[in-house]
Formats: sequence, C-alpha cells, structure tokens
Amino acid sequence: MSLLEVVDLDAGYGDLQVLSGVDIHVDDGEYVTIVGPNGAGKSTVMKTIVGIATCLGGSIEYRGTDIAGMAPEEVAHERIGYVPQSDNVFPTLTVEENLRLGAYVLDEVPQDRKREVYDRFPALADRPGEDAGSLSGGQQQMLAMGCALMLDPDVLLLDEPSAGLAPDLVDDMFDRVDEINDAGTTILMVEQNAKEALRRCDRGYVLANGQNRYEDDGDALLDDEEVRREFLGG
Ligand SMILES: Nc1ncnc2c1ncn2[C@@H]1O[C@H](COP(=O)(O)OP(=O)(O)OP(=O)(O)O)[C@@H](O)[C@H]1O
Repeated sequence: MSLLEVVDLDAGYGDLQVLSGVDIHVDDGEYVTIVGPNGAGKSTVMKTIVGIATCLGGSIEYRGTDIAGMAPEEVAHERIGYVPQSDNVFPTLTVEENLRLGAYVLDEVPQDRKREVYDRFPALADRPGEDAGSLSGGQQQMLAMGCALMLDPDVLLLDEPSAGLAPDLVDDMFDRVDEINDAGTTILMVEQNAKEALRRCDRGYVLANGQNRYEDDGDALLDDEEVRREFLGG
C-alpha cells in the first residue's frame, strides 16, 4: 500500500473544476515530483491534499485512511507537512515565533524538533529573534520548510521551493530537499525547475490541463523525447 494515494481526483475551487481524474501515488520514503506547464493544476493537487482546494470526486488515501475533504488542521494532525509556494512565513513574526506556529496543532512546541530544525538550518539558529521578513529569500524558504518540519511529518509537500530564489541558491535548496529525504521524510514536490527536479527525484509525474500526461522514473522522463519536446524545452 502506498503512503499517499490519490485516485481519480477531480478538484478545483468552488464550482470551478481544475483537475480531472488525476492519479498520483507516493510510497514511504520516496521522492516524487510533479512538473508541467503553468496552470496545469500542480499546486491544486497539493492544495486538495491539504484541504485548501475543493475535492469534487475521487479519493485521497493517506496510510489507508480517506483524507479527502478534511480541514487543513486535521490534515496537519495526520503529520502531513505542507510548504506553500508563497506567503509561507509570517513576515512580522520572528524566526522563533514562526517555528512555534509551525507546531500549532500540537499541544506543546516540541523542543527537540525545534533543535533539529535549527541544526538542519544553522542560518536560522543564528537569528531566532529576527523578523522573518528581514531574512533573505533563501532563508525564508528554509524557515518555511522548518515550520513544516516542526510537525515531524512523514511526508512533506513542497510547492515550488525554488520559486523566486537567486540562481546560485537553487542548487542549495535542492540539496536541502535531498537531505530531508535522505533522513527518511517522504517528499512530494511541485517544481517549475523541471529538469533539475526530475534529475533529483525517484519518480515524476507530468500534468497538463488538469490531467496526468506522463509518469515514470525521473531519469526516464528526462530521457523521453516526447516529454523533452513537449515539456522540457527540447
Ligand atoms: N484560488 C483559486 N481560485 C480560482 N482558480 C484558481 C485558484 N488557484 C488556482 N486557480 C486556477 O486553477 C488552475 C490551475 O492552477 P495551479 O496553480 O494549480 O496550476 P500550476 O500547475 O501549479 O501552475 P503554476 O506553475 O503557474 O503555479 C489555473 O487556471 C488557475 O488560474
């Protein structure tokens, strides 16, 4: 059984249907990426899993339990971590306050988790009292990941973690994702930086027009001539 299994998913926003019959599965420990053109519905897949977009049909099973339609805080209770593409930190709150809010569904802030986040991201440990808004783009992205890691998630959903980062920081961000996966956290990531994401992941999906187009190992998708021509710029 997969850790996360999305089957025949129809979803959207209110009455607007964006996804039609999407199938995605993620096994325990895997690193899976979703690529595709702008507006394909990649972010909507993530938002539906975490209860922000509307599930209109199909199922989303996590460890065998149907979580489709659950409220975001219930999904967080299931230890599914989510890092949105933008506005993913509270800019006027400090680094420390942001991390505490990352654990908002827990009764207490887990101090050992906080130490692990600071160990993983020393740039955050150096400035716990600084406002998140004063951090660089790369540091804000680390903080957003740190907030999601405060729940000790089994799976981390990352929506375009390289978006808006200076080119020299993009590799570092991908290295961080590799490290988090190597430490045992399952990853489902949406990325515009499709070639690099497919190079790094175990398996990938190409979505277009709200539907599955291709699914294979990351390297196989990179080598597929049709995928390259249609979606990876040749
Ligand atoms: N909150 C919303 N309300 C209504 N429509 C939305 C909303 N968010 C996204 N959409 C629409 O849903 C469609 C899919 O958007 P989505 O963000 O999932 O695509 P994407 O593949 O992640 O694209 P991008 O790479 O540009 O982020 C688009 O037509 C978009 O305009």
